[in-house]
Amino acid sequence: MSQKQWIAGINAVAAAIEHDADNVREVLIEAGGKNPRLTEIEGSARRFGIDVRRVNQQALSGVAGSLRHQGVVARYEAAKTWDENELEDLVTAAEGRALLLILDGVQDPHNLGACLRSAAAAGVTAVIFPKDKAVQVNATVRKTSAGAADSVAVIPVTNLARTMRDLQKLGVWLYGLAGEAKGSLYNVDLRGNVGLVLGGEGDGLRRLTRENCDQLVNIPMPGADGGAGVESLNVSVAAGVTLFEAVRQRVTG
Ligand SMILES: C[S@@+](CC[C@H](N)C(=O)[O-])C[C@H]1O[C@@H](n2cnc3c(N)ncnc32)[C@H](O)[C@@H]1O
Repeated sequence: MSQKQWIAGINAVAAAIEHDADNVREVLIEAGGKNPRLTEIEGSARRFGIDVRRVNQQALSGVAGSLRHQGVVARYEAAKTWDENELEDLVTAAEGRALLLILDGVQDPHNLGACLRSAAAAGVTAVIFPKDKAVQVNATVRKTSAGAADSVAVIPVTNLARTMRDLQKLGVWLYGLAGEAKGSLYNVDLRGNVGLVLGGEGDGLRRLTRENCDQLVNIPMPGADGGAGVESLNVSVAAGVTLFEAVRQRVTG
C-alpha cells in the first residue's frame, strides 16, 4: 500500500484494520448504513483506537471518488519509520546539542503518547525505546501524542543497553531519572549532548539500564517527604519535567 491513500469497501477496510491498524488513521462509515459488517468494522476500529465518524452518503462518495465504497472508507497513512542506524547521524547533526528521551519499558500507550507530545514540544532529537517488552507506536499512542508520533524521530531499538553504550561513544551523557537518586535534576548541566533515561510504570529503570547511565538524578518531590503518600511521578509527567528543565537551561544558558 502507498504511504497515503483512501481505502474503500467493506473487505478492503476490514483487512486494513485487521493487518495494519496502526496506519489506519480514520474510518468513515455511512450514517444509517444497514449492512451489519459496517457495525463490525466500527467496533474493531474503535477497539484499535482508530477515529470513527458516521457521515452521509454524499460525503462518503466525495472521499471515495471513483472507488466503490459500500458504506465505508478508511484513511491510510504509513508513518515514516526510523531505524536505529539513523541515530548516529541524528546525534551528529545536532552538533553537540542532541537531546534524547530514552524510555525503558513504558507499557501504557497513553503514557507513551504523552511522552512523545512533550518530547516534540521540547524539540528532542529522538525518542528511543526497546522493541520488546514496551508499548510501540499504535493508534492510541498516535492519538494521545496529538500528532507528535509522526513528527518526532521515534526509534525502537533491539538492545537498549547496547544503544546506550553506542550513544556514550558518540559523546552523549546519559542521565537516569530515579526517585531514590542522591543528586537533583536541578543541579546538573543538560545543555550538551544529553540522553534522559526514564523507567516504566511498574519497575522503573531496569538494572542494566540503570548501570549504563552515567549519572542518576531525582526530581525533588517535597510532597513525598511531607508524607503525602506519593512515591513517584507518572512517567510522562517525569518526562515533561525533565525535558523542560533541559529546555530551560538551553534557552537561558
Ligand atoms: C512511575 S515511575 C516508576 C516507579 C517505580 N516503582 C520505581 O521504583 O522506579 C516511572 C519513571 O518515572 C521517573 N520518575 C518518576 N518519579 C521520579 C522522581 N521523583 N525522580 C526521578 N524520576 C522519577 C523514573 O524514571 C521512573 O522510572
